[in-house]
Amino acid sequence: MIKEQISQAILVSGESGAGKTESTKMLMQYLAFMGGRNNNTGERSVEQKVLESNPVLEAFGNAKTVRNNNSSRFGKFVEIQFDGRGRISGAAIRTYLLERSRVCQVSDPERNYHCFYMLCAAPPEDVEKFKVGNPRTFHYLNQSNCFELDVLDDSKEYLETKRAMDIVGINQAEQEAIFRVVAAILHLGNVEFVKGKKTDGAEPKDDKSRLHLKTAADLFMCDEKSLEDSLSKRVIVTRGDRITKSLDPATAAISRDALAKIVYSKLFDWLVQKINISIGQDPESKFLIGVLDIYGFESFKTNSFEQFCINLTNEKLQQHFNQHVFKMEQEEYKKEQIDWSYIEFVDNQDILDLVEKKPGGIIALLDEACMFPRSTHETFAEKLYQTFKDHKRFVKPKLSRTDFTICHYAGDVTYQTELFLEKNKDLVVPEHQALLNASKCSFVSSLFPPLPEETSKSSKFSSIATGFKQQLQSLLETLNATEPHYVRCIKPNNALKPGIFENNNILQQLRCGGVMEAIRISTAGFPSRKLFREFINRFSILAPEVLNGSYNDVAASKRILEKSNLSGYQFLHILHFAIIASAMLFHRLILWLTGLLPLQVGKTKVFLRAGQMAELDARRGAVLGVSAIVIQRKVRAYLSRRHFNLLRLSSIKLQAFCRGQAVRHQYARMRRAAACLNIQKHSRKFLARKAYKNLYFSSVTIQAGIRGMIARDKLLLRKQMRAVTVIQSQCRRFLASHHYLRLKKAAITTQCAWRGKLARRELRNIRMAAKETGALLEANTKLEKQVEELTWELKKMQREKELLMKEGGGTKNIAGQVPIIKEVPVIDNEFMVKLTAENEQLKALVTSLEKKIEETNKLSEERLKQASEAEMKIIELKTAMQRFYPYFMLWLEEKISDMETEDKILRQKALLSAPSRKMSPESSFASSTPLQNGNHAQLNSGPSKRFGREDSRMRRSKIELPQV
Ligand SMILES: Nc1ncnc2c1ncn2[C@@H]1O[C@H](COP(=O)(O)OP(=O)(O)OP(=O)(O)O)[C@@H](O)[C@H]1O
Repeated sequence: MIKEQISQAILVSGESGAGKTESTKMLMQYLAFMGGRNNNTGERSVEQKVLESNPVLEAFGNAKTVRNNNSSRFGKFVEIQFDGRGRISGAAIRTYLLERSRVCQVSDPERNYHCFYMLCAAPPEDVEKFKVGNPRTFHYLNQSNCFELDVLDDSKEYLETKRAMDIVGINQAEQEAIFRVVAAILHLGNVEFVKGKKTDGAEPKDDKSRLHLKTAADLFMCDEKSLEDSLSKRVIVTRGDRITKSLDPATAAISRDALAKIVYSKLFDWLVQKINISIGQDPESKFLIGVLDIYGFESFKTNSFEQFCINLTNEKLQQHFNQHVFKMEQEEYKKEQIDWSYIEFVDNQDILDLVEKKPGGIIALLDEACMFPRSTHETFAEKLYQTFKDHKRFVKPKLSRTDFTICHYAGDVTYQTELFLEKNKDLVVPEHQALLNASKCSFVSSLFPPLPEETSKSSKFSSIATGFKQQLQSLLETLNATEPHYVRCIKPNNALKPGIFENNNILQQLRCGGVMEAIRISTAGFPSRKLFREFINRFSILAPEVLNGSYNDVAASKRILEKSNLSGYQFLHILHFAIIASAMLFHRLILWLTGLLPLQVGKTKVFLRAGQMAELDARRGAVLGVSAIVIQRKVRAYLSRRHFNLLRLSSIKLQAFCRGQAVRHQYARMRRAAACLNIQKHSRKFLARKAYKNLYFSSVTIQAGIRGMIARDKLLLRKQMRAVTVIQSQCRRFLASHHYLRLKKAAITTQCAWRGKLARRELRNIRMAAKETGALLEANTKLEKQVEELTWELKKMQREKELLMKEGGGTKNIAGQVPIIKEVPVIDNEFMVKLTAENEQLKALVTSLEKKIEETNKLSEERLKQASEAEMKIIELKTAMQRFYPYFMLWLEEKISDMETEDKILRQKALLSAPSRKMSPESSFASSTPLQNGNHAQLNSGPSKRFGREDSRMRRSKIELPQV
């Protein structure tokens, strides 16, 4: 197909049981394999669907016959569509002439269609649902005694069919409806009619029949009464009137069978249509390969309308074969002006004319007979006898009045005309149509869609034979558009057993199938031909010189043939001249010899005998083989060289890479070793440095510690020495001071005692004088008052002096200046004036003392300020001390401890200085009496001066004390 760019057809023929269907399946599998596409979608491909539709078609279209346990009772043309690249793009199944009569009529030992038995063997729930049971109880099945098949398990097949239905897209509801229809047909067959008691019309025979009628109506989902009426009555429409006519029981039974047949036929057509929809057709397809599996030639004891149609099909196919193999061949020989002798063959055109000529053919007469209501098969047979009495292909059997014999190409077949008229009528009874159209089951009503108005009104008859003839015509048109290939299936024996080869039977089949004729023609004719150009293109390889331009097409073709040395080609030339020489004398001899002529060169083509093309192809193949060997050798050498070079290059690259890799590894190892050394070196250096640093810092720390300790010891010693000195000085000072105070106390006590004695003596003298004079008394009183005041002032001054002495040593000098109040006896005014003057002096002294006190206060404030500044400095030092490193801290701590030590010393000094200050007023008194003790002055000036210096430090320490 791809090479020639032309659609192909494979016509599989042979008698029933020869293996057509099996061969078709194998062909389909092959085509599916070759043209199938990779299907990764998980969806089933077209070819898979085609293959998987077989079980459905076989269940409803196959039945057991005498010749075949699984005989296809319909013709099938599977059209596989291909796209431009030769991939399957779609498919369609066309069926031809299902054997309807089998639904109602089965002869022993055949069976009805498989689906009926499958349904009876279905799982119990389905059997109950569809109200079926033992097949022996159904009239349509029990006409034959064959119910089961050894090779077929009906219950398994039922499930298998349902699975196949699923695959081809028949859903559960549709499946149920299909099996309901099948069951209804079975029940319908069990409805028997008898003559009615009240009317002449037919009515169900008994309750059993009624029950089946009801069950059938239930399964069809239609009204029971309507069903009964549709079977037993007919409505005749006259001009404006509708007359209901009751049918007699026999006609009612025929009506029943007609209903069963039409329902089954419609069901089968629906299945085919559904499968086609599921498979999907490709309107854009470029090529097709059709596989025709059609019933073979049939000749039984009793041959009816079906055999007539089947044999017509075979005649048509034989004619197609003849046309291709003989007629067209010989026409071409003529056109090409080659030497040939006419090949005799049995042309069946006259048989086809006999059957299908219009008007006047058997089918035309049959249709005519069917259209006349009064026609019977006898009248029809009579008409045939009259019309074809002189036809060489038509024979009237001597012993029969209604049969006729047709001399088919495959043999004579005698047909019984009894049921011809009835079977040819493709009339859907309007009552049946109306009944089932009104069914509540949508599936059933869809099988009988409402007819167009005109069709339903007119009782125009439709002929099955004519319809079939048209179908065949259409099929042949399709086949004519393709390149045909014929497959003849031969049945080895009638026993349906392996290993048995019945020679006569096989010979008969070969004759019937036209195989013998075909072989004869093949040997006599030139089955292979090619245009010069194609021939040269194909076979120039056998004589390459023809391509050098010096040969024309004919010469080139002849040269190729010469060189190819085909058997007898040389002989052809000699013979050719011999024939011409012997002219036409020995025609038969020439025919025979021509038959031996190996090949012919025509005007545009080269004609070859059977097998010669194969021989040429074999030679070409041999040359191509040799060339291929040379090419292969060269190519292999080239490939080997390339492979070797590639290997060499690869190995060099590999070696280089490996070496590089090894060196890289070595280099990496070296780098690692160097890095190790480096790391070791650095780590050792680091460790050594760390150890050295540790040692260094430790020694520095120890040194610092030792040095600090020595320094501290020295400092401590120095401090101790200083403290010792201070203590010694203080002790000495204390002892001197103590001695001085005791002396001073003793002197004062002595002075007071003396002065008291003197004053009392004076007082006594004054009192004595006062007594002498009154004036003196008054003066005496005044003087007493003055004495008291002076005493009071003296006490006051003493207190102030004490206070001043407490405040500062500077007052000592002042104290020294204070005059000693002497108890002066009040003698006169001069003395008073003198006292007053002294008083004034004392007042001035007090004023100057107050000034000094103020100055002292100011000084003390300044020192307080200095002390607070020192305190601030200490705080700052402490803060800084916290920041600096520990060694500095240590230094600071040392400093602080030093200061603390100093502070302690100062405090001690301060404590020691306190009695000296207390002693100051007394010292002033002592100074006021410089004459009594020279040591006093020394004591007063030495330590007190030093302590004056120490005093500020001491005070500072007192302020600092709470801070430390
Ligand atoms: N190639 C084969 N190898 C083995 N058995 C085969 C082969 N072909 C056919 N058969 C057997 O023959 C039987 C009939 O074959 P098949 O149904 O293909 O015949 P058929 O020519 O299609 O008959 P019919 O015209 O009645 O349908 C098959 O059921 C099978 O048992």
